[in-house]
Amino acid sequence: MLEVLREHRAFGGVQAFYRHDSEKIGLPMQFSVFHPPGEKSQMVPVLFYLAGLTCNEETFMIKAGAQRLATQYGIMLVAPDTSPRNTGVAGADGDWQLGHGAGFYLDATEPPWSAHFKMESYVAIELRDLILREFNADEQKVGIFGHSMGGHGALLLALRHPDRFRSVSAFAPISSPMRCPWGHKAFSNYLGDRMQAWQEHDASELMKKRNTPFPEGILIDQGLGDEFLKDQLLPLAFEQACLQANQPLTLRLHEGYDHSYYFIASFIEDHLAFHRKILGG
Ligand SMILES: N[C@@H](CCC(=O)N[C@@H](CS)C(=O)NCC(=O)O)C(=O)O
Repeated sequence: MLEVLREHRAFGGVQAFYRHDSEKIGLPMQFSVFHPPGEKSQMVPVLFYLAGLTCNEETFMIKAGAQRLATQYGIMLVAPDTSPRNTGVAGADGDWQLGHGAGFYLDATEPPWSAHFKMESYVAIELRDLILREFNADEQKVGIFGHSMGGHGALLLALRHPDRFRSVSAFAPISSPMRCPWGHKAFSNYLGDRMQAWQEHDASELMKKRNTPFPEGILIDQGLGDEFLKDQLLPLAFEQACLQANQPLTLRLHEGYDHSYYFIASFIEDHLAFHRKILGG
């Protein structure tokens, strides 16, 4: 059952927050939806946004300034939480890079994480299906984007489920998690030490094995003043993989912009326009 937590009228549409009992996670999960006014009269495209470390289902809706544009472009926006919460797993609290708030959009295979940390199946299957069932969203017009850990999530889920997401873009994504400290910590805890499992959850490694998976292109924005750019994000690894896979990529590097939502808000319109163009109205 879908519980409505809050609804706010915004830009002619409704900003809503929901809770439900997730089958995949085995615990209650919360997510947010911006319903554009156009949804009342026709099926609309839907865009899933995956947030980064320390964020939750509310961060994007508060900080990105996306609702006015979503009304203008007639797109529904959905933002899940970044991990299961209140799992009782030892070590899940107290480290912002692991556990609560740091689910990395994968299905953990290693105990104790494997009991609840199933964010890949949660987002790509359960939540996507729930949104299509409950709301006036068009199954043929589903896109995904995200920031940082959520940028990794967007690229990962799009590459692993190309039948479920037609368009993909990212802000400052962790582009090759198996090659950076954040990814090392997450993968060793959630996936164990098998190199093959790491490769199967690394967007750059996955891309190398594909042939033009998204022929209409991928958009990535990256700030050159981003404090995490050098050690954690590695966009050039993804660019190289796209070259190898014949994948059109627009990688825009922006002088002076950092990792924050001020950067995201500055370029959010281009992302909505990018997805709207691929998905159609
Ligand atoms: N807590 C970390 C920063 C974490 C961080 O920058 N998180 C990004 C995603 S990786 C974010 O979106 N934070 C929420 C915000 O800026 O509102 C620190 O203090 O260095």
